[in-house]
Amino acid sequence: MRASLIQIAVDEDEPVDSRRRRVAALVREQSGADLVVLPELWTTGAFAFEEFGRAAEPLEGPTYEAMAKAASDAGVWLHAGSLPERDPDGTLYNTSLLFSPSGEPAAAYRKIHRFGFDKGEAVLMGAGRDLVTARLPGTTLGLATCYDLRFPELFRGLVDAGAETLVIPAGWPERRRAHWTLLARARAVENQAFVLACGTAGTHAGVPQAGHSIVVDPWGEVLAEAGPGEEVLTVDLDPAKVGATREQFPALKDRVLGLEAPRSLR
Ligand SMILES: NC(=O)CCC(=O)C(=O)O
Repeated sequence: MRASLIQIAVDEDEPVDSRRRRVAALVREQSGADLVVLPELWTTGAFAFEEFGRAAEPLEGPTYEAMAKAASDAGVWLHAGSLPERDPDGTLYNTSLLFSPSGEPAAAYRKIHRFGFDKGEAVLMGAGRDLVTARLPGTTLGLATCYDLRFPELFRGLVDAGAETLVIPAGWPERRRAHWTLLARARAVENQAFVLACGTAGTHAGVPQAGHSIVVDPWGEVLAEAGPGEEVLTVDLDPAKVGATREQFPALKDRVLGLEAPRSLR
């Protein structure tokens, strides 16, 4: 399986429409890949909080249309990263989209853990509630977004639902790049799964982005890592490695569920 992660530079001097056209062209250039992955909130930038409301779209808005067409033109599975979605009830969500090679919608995932504590995304957007997996030829994807990477229980839930390849679009800042690399490898090792983590480059809202998109195998080895700038990171994966790793080192079978709380807390 050939995967291409497009690490887009998200700078605020590029209008959203131009970036959308530019990204669609980049996706078309990946014809021959099986799966193409884009980052989180690449129309606005993950830290451009003031833009979320202005740029929010209905699920089947301009980004959906452009990405569905780009997927079918290229003939690839396209994880189109995420966009600020406006639900018909007015709530905003950070929503990821997956398209099949014929441009049909295959999955939509609303980010569960919103970043910002008491500001930014955490107060501007609603929280998703549903785990999302999607079956592709040869592997099952588990979808998560950026800050979700810090919450291992979400990934365990995805693995329990059959995920073998964890796809994580992100807009991760340079300031916490060490966490990004460490957590991507940790999620791969503990879940014995591939991790495809696609970040952004550039600077928006004064926040320099880390870049360094990364692909990790089920043993925790880094198969490929991007640099800091805009880049297409292409890697060939053997999906059978997930089953082989889980069979040869069956740690997932040794999980102990339903542990008791410490006595002092009861
Ligand atoms: N967009 C995000 O979710 C940012 C997450 C982040 O900066 C962090 O977890 O650190």
